[in-house]
Amino acid sequence: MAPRQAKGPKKFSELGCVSEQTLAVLTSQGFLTTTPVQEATIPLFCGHKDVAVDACTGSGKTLAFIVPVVERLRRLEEPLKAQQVGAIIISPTRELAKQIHGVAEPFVASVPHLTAMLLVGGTNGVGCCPQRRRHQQRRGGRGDGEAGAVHGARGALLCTDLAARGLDIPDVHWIVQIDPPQDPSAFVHRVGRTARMGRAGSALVFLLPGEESYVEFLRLRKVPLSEGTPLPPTEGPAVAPAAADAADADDDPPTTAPAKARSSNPASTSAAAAVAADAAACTSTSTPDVLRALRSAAERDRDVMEKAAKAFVTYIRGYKEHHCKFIFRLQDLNIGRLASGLGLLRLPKMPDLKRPAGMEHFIPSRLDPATVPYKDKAREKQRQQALLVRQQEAAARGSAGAKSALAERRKAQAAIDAAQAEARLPAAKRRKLQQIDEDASLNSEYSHSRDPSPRRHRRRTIAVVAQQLPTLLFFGSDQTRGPIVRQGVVSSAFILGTLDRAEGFGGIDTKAKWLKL
Ligand SMILES: Nc1ncnc2c1ncn2[C@@H]1O[C@H](COP(=O)(O)OP(=O)(O)OP(=O)(O)O)[C@@H](O)[C@H]1O
Repeated sequence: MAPRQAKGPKKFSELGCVSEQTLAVLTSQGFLTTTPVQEATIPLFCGHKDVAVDACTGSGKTLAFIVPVVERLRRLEEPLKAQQVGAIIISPTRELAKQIHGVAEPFVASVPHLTAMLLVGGTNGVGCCPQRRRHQQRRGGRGDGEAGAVHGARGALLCTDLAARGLDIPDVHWIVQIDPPQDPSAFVHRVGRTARMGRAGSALVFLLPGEESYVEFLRLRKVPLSEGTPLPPTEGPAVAPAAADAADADDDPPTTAPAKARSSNPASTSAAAAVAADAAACTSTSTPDVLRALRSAAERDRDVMEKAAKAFVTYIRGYKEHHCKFIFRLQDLNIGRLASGLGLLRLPKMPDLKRPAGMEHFIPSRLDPATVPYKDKAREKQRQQALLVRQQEAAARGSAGAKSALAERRKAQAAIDAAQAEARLPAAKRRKLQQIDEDASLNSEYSHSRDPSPRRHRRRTIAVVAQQLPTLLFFGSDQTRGPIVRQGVVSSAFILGTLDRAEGFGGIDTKAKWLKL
């Protein structure tokens, strides 16, 4: 692997195998000296050796293979024929393929008759292949989409493990992992989106009570974490956020494990000091407001209601499929709080949830979910028509079917009547009824927030971290990538809703001001 450099970094021109044309492109891109991995591998690749590279995140592996690929194609004795493919670069995600394509393009363009094509398919199948120049299918490129979202002075990007590997987003200061990844090896890759190319960066992971042994698990895998103490010790979280400062990739032996992740107390950094200072001033009173708003949004729009249910289901499935099942045990997860945190009206029926824990924390909505309309009128009309067709089909299938359809209609009508009756009440009385209902739910849900419990502190902490730090990547549960968590910047409401894994950090206690939307 890449040897440590005694005499400082070598220039690309000193490698002896990089052409003037490639050197010109490197110079135009500001790449003058090699990184250790480039110095070690480019001459081997250029010398037609097979090389397998295992190096730190952010250590410059992309150029380590692009430069020799281009050099070898440049030196072909006979130019490629039309349609002939010179090289194929395969990447695990389309986002990474786009990025590699963007890096490769100027180098490929410096070779006569050669072009780089980006091929993407499905959600994950991707390829980037330099081939003889012809009609191009080029799409996208570096700097668009999610990367563009964090170019500003402040920004937060909510992402899944699609962004965990390979993506090189400039100047990410903090990685906040709302959930530990399903696959523990992704932990290192997520953290590796910061502290790139010798820069400093920090990472924070939130664990629920009962998940503490994950810290020891990672330590055994040579990923040392330290328990953060951003809050005064007497009130500190039982399971404080584990944090690691990542810095100076080149100082460490190249490895996929974050040998660069040093055990450090985040309170000693200036950001963490600010966290500690602000934590005391930060109140958590907005959490019930957020939950109320989420529940109310789900009651008014079927689309929101369905998204919340889908997020819940995928979250449970994801949790169940965690690779470290002995640490992340579904039977210990507080399902009631999770359901409340996502604003669900009812708990979806799932075979995995035979005896869900914490159901005292979830009070179902009084509204019948069947009556919740889509806000989009055309969609609602379509739904009503489909309902009608189903009822007619049931009726045609016989009296048994007709009876159940009738029962269904009656039930739906009763719910509509109840809702209409409530609507006819004087507005003040109606509001009062709703208030009583919601308060009962929220009081039960968040009664703990009145005492200085660990959860409350963690909630405060993440809020303050979010407010203090310029650029963040939030990694949510991989499985929650469905409708609510998406690649890219999302609305604050959805961030709040999604992050509200109530047991652990119950709603980020912040307004949208820290988000660059
Ligand atoms: N020789 C160099 N000089 C200066 N910057 C460089 C050099 N090589 C690469 N970089 C920059 O370093 C950053 C990280 O490079 P790259 O994305 O190739 O890292 P990586 O090792 O592939 O990371 P990961 O393991 O996360 O995929 C990029 O912004 C890239 O432009």
